Amino acid sequence: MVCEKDPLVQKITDLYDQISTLDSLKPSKDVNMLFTQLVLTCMPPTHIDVTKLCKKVQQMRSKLIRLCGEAEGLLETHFSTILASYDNPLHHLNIFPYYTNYLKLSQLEFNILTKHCSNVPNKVAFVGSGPLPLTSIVLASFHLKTTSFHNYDIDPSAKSKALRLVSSDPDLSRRMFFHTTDIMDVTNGLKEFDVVFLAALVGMDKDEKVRVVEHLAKYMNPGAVLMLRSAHGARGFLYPVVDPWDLRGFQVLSIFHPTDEVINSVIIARKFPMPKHCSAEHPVGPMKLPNKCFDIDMLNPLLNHVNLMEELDIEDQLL
Ligand SMILES: C[S@@+](CC[C@H](N)C(=O)[O-])C[C@H]1O[C@@H](n2cnc3c(N)ncnc32)[C@H](O)[C@@H]1O
Repeated sequence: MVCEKDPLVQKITDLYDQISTLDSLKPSKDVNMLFTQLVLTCMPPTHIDVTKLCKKVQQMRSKLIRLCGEAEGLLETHFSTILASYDNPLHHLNIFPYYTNYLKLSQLEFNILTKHCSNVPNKVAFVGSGPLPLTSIVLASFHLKTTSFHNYDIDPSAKSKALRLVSSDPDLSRRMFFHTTDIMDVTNGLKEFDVVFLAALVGMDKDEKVRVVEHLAKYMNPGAVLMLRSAHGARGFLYPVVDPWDLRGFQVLSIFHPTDEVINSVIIARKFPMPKHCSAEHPVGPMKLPNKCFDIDMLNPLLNHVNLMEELDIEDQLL
């Protein structure tokens, strides 16, 4: 059990105390400084397993994740608004402080996707795209250049802000679509997608995340791929952690835990064909995976900035 006496937890708690008393989480010198310190504190590999926190620290973690999510949304809105003032917003994406992180995360996700899927997806859904849909923009611009992207966000302001960014680009404006809706209200439309990306901030705690995943399992096409973002170690204080056994209805193919400045872990899973003895209402849990030993998967040597990835063997989940 990890409790508040742990030095790392004490440092995170101290930052939480300062962040939670800020008047606003809109970008400012103080907000930027505190969140930079928080990310640098949580980034290094650590012994901490956030599933083994004492109650008090777990409660702090839940609140901290929500504060991080709110700040991320405000940061993206802030820079989306600035970018909208340019004639060609997509030519100035590098003004966003975490643009390089998105380039690396999208490259990582593309590498993982192509490692497990031989065909280029025709239609991709991004759930939780936000006012600055960088993942879709980067994937569509550099990796999946013939794929159409349907971006879903519950926030009514996200669609107009995102459209403003892509409308000046003749290619992306034809391939990127935006929908204002709670993903829980999208049902049969989910069947159209070869790949569904689920943003880290959709489902801010375990129960919410599992509800979203179960909804996707119910309506996604059998054989379609789900790409999720999770967190590992102390990075679990910044984002919700997705456990493989939360992914009922999917075969978990692999999990990658970056050890560099790419914060999110990436999970790829495939909705398996509906076995005879189960139905959409009663999906089957994660199935037995190929038994792989601990497997260091060196990605494309051109990506030497993306450190050695840990491809963890997933415990067989008995139904
Ligand atoms: C801040 S963005 C981060 C995604 C980031 N822009 C990217 O490209 O990876 C996360 C978004 O998820 C959206 N969101 C949260 N819950 C959702 C839900 N149930 N359905 C659709 N969107 C949701 C929020 O409104 C927020 O805009």
